[in-house]
Amino acid sequence: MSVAIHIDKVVKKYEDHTVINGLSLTIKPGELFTLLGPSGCGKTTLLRMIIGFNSIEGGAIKVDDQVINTIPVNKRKMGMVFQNYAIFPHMTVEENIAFGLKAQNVDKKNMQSRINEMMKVVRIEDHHAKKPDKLSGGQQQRVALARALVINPKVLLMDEPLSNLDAKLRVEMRNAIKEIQQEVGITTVYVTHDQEEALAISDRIAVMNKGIIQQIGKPENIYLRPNNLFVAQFIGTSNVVKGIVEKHQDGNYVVFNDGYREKLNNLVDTVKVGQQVLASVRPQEFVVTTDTSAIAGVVDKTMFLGINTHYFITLTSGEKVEVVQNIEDHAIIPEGTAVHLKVKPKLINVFDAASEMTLIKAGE
Ligand SMILES: Nc1ncnc2c1ncn2[C@@H]1O[C@H](COP(=O)(O)OP(=O)(O)OP(=O)(O)O)[C@@H](O)[C@H]1O
Repeated sequence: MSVAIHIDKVVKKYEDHTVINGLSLTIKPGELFTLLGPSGCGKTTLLRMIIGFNSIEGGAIKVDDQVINTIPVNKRKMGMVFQNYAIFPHMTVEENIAFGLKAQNVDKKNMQSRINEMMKVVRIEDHHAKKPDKLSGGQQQRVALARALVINPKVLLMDEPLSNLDAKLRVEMRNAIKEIQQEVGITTVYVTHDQEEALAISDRIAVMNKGIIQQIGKPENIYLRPNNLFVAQFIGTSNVVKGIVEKHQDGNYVVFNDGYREKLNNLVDTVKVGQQVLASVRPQEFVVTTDTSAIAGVVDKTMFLGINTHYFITLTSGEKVEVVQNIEDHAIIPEGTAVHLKVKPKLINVFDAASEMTLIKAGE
């Protein structure tokens, strides 16, 4: 049975320096939960508190109903995979995997069948007699994963496990990890600073900044409806353009640069006339138009990428934006061309300029 992890108002201090101050979240049984944030935001610190490498200065971490704050690492029944593999160079694949089991007093026959099963799960059985220096980075990480899983842990923790691999292998391994995790069904906490990796692999993501959770949600929710400007800018590419709220008889509008206004049906009821806002517009949420009342700008750079074309455009306000257009919609626009842009009103996100919190109604 998979377990839940409840993190309740935890505090982490390194001497006088408080890195995490009252953070709470729940990880559901069997899910792949990712802690995502920029370097130094406290993801690794939190992961090490869960496994027990770090002390906890306040609050509680529970596995199901059991508080684990003071339980030593080796009694927590958790497996961990690190960035740098941490497998033993003098041992074969099989011996490396067996290492995890030796401390557990498993009899020889059961031990071998468990190792074989694990090598199959991570698809490394063809290399069972090789030493790590004969394996690729991806294969080494499969061994590390098998060694963490062979003890049947309740929780699997992964700290940037793919960051030492090249780009192609990273994509291959993240698919493999997702598949293996689903097959085994183990509650998994995954740490990365790579937003694409997080989107690809996670059931749910917690976006962190400076020790504080910014948003928790499914990848698509976090991407499509970020809670605040930090999340909008950290996940995917966001253009940020200024606007002002207007209210008309038929609803709320945001007026952008050049007086171009767009009706937005999903703003919260509390928006006020004249309220200054920041709109986050993904590159594909701009539309190049012949309508000269739309936002004006000039194409500084055109980058043809086959499937679509990226344009880097300076608006008359001086704001710089990146716009992506599908080839079939447009002929390629040469650099130096004056263009007009509209936004896709249902997709863009709008934040209060001062608080930087979303002004989109919940559930829209
Ligand atoms: N052992 C330590 N002693 C003192 N400060 C530490 C220690 N470990 C981490 N910190 C500090 O705690 C903060 C969070 O670090 P942490 O390593 O958890 O961040 P991170 O989000 O995992 O970043 P990265 O991806 O760079 O590892 C940083 O300011 C870091 O300097």
